[in-house]
Amino acid sequence: MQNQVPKSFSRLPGNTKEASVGYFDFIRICAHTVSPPENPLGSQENLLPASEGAEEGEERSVEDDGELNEEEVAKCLHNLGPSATGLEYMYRSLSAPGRNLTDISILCSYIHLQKLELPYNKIKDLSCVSHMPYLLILDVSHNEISDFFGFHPPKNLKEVNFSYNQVSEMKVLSAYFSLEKLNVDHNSIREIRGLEKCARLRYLSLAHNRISRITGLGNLPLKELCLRGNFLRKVENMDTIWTLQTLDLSSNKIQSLAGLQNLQLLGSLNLEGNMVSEIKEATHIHDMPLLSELNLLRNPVQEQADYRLALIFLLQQLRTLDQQEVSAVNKYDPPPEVTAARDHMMHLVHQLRQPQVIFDSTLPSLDAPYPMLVLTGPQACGKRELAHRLCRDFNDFFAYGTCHTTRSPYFGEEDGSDYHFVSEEVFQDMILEGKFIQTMRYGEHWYGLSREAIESVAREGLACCVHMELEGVRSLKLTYFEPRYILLLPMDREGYGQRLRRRGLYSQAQINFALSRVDEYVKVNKEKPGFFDNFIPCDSTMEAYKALGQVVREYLGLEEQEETDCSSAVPENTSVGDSLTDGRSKGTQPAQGADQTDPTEDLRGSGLPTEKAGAALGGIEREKSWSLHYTQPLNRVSLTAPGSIGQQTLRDCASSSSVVPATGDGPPDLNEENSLQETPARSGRSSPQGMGVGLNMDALDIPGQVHNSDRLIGTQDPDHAPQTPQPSSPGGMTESASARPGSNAKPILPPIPSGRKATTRPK
Ligand SMILES: Nc1ncnc2c1ncn2[C@@H]1O[C@H](COP(=O)(O)OP(=O)(O)OP(=O)(O)O)[C@@H](O)[C@H]1O
Repeated sequence: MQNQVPKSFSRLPGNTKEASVGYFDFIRICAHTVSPPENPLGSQENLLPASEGAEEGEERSVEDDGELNEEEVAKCLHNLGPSATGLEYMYRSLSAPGRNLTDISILCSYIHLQKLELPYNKIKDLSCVSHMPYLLILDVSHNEISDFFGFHPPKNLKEVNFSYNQVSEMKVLSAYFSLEKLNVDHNSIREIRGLEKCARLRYLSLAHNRISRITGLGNLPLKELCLRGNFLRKVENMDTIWTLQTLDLSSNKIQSLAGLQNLQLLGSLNLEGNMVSEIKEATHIHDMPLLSELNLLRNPVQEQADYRLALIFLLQQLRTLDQQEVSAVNKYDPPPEVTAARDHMMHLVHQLRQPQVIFDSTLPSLDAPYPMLVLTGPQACGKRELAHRLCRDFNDFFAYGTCHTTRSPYFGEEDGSDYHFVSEEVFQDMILEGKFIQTMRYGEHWYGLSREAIESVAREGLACCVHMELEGVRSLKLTYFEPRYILLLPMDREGYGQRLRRRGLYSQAQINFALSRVDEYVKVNKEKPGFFDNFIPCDSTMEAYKALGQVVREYLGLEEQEETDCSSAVPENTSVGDSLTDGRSKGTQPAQGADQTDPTEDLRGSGLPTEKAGAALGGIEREKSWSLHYTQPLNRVSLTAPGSIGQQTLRDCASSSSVVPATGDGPPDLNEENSLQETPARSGRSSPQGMGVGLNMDALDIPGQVHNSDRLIGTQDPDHAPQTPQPSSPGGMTESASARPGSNAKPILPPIPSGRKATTRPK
């Protein structure tokens, strides 16, 4: 056929048209050398039909009979340049969109064409293409072609657009080994086939056909695949096209994401308008490290509670979910919840990779959580000191959970006691070994609570007391531990600033940061009632410790026991100090050798009041029996916490309670001991509200200060009823054990397993 090429081709650049037109016409044609805009998979959007696109009178001279003639060809040629052989100058492109063409046989003579664009015509026959051995790009979209590749293959053909035609069957394209892009959208194809030999095919689009199964893709090196708008019900046979980066399966009937998991290079996945209904389907694409874009719009899964959060949590590599940006926030400025979730997930994953053992902290009951107390608040608010004192004074109940840090010890700090001071390298190794429950980076350094820190305390049969920043609390709340969280907050900002400066350890920037953290705590407390179980102002360590002692006694149920026993014996003016003294008689012995200047000294009193001796003895007896009770392994489920026993009995003697009421009209003053007895009795619940929460809160804008205690523990605010613990029986532990981790639904600490095994009582 190429023999038929007119001789004039060798005389003039271009073709016979140029030979027959004048010089000025030639110049005019040469001016049309700008190619139409590129469109990889379908250029029809830019090449509107003649009736819609072109301006009046311009390039619209559609031949009535639909035959392309020389004059028309001359107008449509462009892109003058060296021919494929390099021997001549030729027009290498022809664009004739929207001309109602039916007969393009004239193009048999245009053998040097490298790009042929004929969209929006009425072409059925493409046999002329057989005469274009150098053709690279063919766009015959929006025509009436039913014969798929109905021509002899130009061996270098790279891009073909057959979209919007009448093709119902694909044929074997073994000769098209140079094909890189193929668009057959909007045809009637039922089966993908014949592509096996297209070893360079990178882009394949078969949108809006009638394909019901994914087949025939073999080992194609596809980067982009579009099967939008077909009848697919499942993802299959895609394991081998692991090169895929963009996959569009929208508008099908797919229910599961199974079958996608091997597409490790996938970056964008469009599943809009399918039938995915379960969040857990995301686990199939969980391990795709490069997946940054996912579209699940118009799927039933959108109805699931927390759909978006769950997806973002499961697929943390995402930058866009359902066409909304997520990654910019999550990756570069993650919200605290995301940071906590990541921290938790990281430690969980590392821990799961270790040999699994049964932990002491999961005993003695599988139903009751291990008792933990967490003191939280901004840096240098005194949490650590308070935690140490508490563990000394209540050493039959608590021991200090020593965290790890990468900061170096300050003067006087002891390795293993204040922190385990370790290098960054050791810390990171510990993370990988799954040793931490939570970690956080504060300033330049890492801090982390190891499982062993808790276990070593649990092995002693004691509850673990730790201190940490807000981020640590957020992360810990995601674990199965259910600690009581006590917020310690300086109310006097200036005093707090001075305290930080006095330490001489911090730069001005660090001080400013610590001060700003106060607002963060206040904000969380305001926005999330019940997030903290108690709030204790900590401007004065002595006052804070008083309040803390009271709260802890309530958590332990010690207060109530006392009241049960001594409802008639307690003198009316029994003070906080008296209570603590009594607590000691029942196991809250202050450690011997405690600092004489210990500000809690005045609380301890000089001994057990004679009136209380009987009550104290009774308390000791009960403690023994509880201890026995808790160590009965077969009775785990029916464990009864000391606190809950106290609760029960407290109801009977509510009128003699010395605890601050939950609904006072104003904050009771701890310094006025009498104010405590004068307050009306509570309703009988042993809730942790009390001393600390009732202190003067005027200095800080803590919302609802007067009733803050209620808000903090979520007992009085009807709006937050779900978080309100409502123990209905002494065995309330079992009830609350089913509560969501971190919901703090329990008013008292879970039972402390068996008491200190080797008591270190002061001699
Ligand atoms: N595992 C942890 N997770 C989160 N925060 C932690 C952890 N361990 C310690 N922190 C907190 O990191 C912050 C910095 O610790 P640092 O030891 O420098 O402060 P601090 O002087 O002990 O503060 P404070 O006196 O309030 O305990 C403190 O607020 C501390 O409570």
